[in-house]
Amino acid sequence: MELRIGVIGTGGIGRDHIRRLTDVITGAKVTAVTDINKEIADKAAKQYHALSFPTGEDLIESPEVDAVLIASWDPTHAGYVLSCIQAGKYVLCEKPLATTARDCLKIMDAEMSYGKRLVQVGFMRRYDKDYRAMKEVIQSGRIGEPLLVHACHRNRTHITSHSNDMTVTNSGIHEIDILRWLLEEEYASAQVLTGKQNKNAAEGLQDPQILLLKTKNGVQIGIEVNMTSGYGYDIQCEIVGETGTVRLPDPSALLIRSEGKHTHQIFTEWSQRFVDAYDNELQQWVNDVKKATLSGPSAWDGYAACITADALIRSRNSGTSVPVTLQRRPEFYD
Ligand SMILES: NC(=O)c1ccc[n+]([C@@H]2O[C@H](COP(=O)([O-])OP(=O)(O)OC[C@H]3O[C@@H](n4cnc5c(N)ncnc54)[C@H](O)[C@@H]3O)[C@@H](O)[C@H]2O)c1
Ligand SMILES: O[C@H]1[C@H](O)[C@@H](O)[C@H](O)[C@@H](O)[C@H]1O
Repeated sequence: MELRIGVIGTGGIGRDHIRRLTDVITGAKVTAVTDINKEIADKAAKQYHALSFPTGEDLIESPEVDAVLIASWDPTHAGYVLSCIQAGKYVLCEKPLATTARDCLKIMDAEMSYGKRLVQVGFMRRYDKDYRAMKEVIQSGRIGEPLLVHACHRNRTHITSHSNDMTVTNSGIHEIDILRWLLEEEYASAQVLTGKQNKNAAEGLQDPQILLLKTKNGVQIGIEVNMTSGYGYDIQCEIVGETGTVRLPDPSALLIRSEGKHTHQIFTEWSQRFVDAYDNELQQWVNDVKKATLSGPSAWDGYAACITADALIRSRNSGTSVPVTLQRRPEFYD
């Protein structure tokens, strides 16, 4: 039986996920969509033979929907996730899980009261083959204990609505999650450094920003988050261990020799760079939901990332390093 999925938010990634669920993933179909922009919801509904619902709540409650994928704007996520839990439906929520730690806690409480995991967060890099290979190298001991991380997250051009905080909560949050997952430990402290401003950045956007994190075991992490690289969407990560290093490769691309040059393409958009990771993420989620056991990033992971993001933002406002303090992890999330 095909899993019937309702998609909330038919903007950029919402439409891409609908295409993926329809054309790439097996065992699922999109039966319902909604968006506050009715025109684009109706267009997607028509294209994919789905129902168009006036609100997210109507979609969540519909008997035509077994599971929900949330791809609307960040501040709308928490409310929809809570409605899904109330309806007893599995939900894959795009990152971030919520924009406040209080909402993340509410979600964990609701899920624990329900009694089983229903929530997965869209930290899709965990499904990228190269990050997975890096994790295997770390775990094999080949580079010794990790000591330092150098990472960078460069978008080609800013999105006009991107705020200073979103550099952390919307973009940097991928780095926060993937490094927790690679290193398998939580952060102890956080700091943001800012310096010379890119004159091409959006008005009012402090760009670039350097996020400094230190894990509980003392691993020092420096992440450049740059919303206006001007040349491409470029994600880099290098872990320095006691006896060696491991580095995320550039995505495989054709190597071209011509006109006296040796070149390869750099993607310009996030949607091109992690296409396989999104496919793997959604296929695994559909398989897991059908088996009624989620294995992907949990509400706890969403909470840990949110608390870390909050600490980074406080540090940028205060100019000092601030502690990252998580509640005790409930056994439910072990
Ligand atoms: N995992 C990833 O790599 C990744 C990539 C892109 C976006 N995202 C996340 O996905 C979400 C959407 O991003 P996007 O780039 O597609 O943005 P977008 O602006 O292109 O699309 C968002 C859509 O949500 C709709 N919307 C807003 N509020 C709504 C509400 N209350 N109910 C229903 N629809 C509503 C908007 O009208 C818009 O069509 C964001 O939370 C973003 O962080 C994740
Ligand atoms: O910086 C961007 C990220 O790299 C993408 O993966 C998306 O999450 C997008 O919303 C962010 O603005």
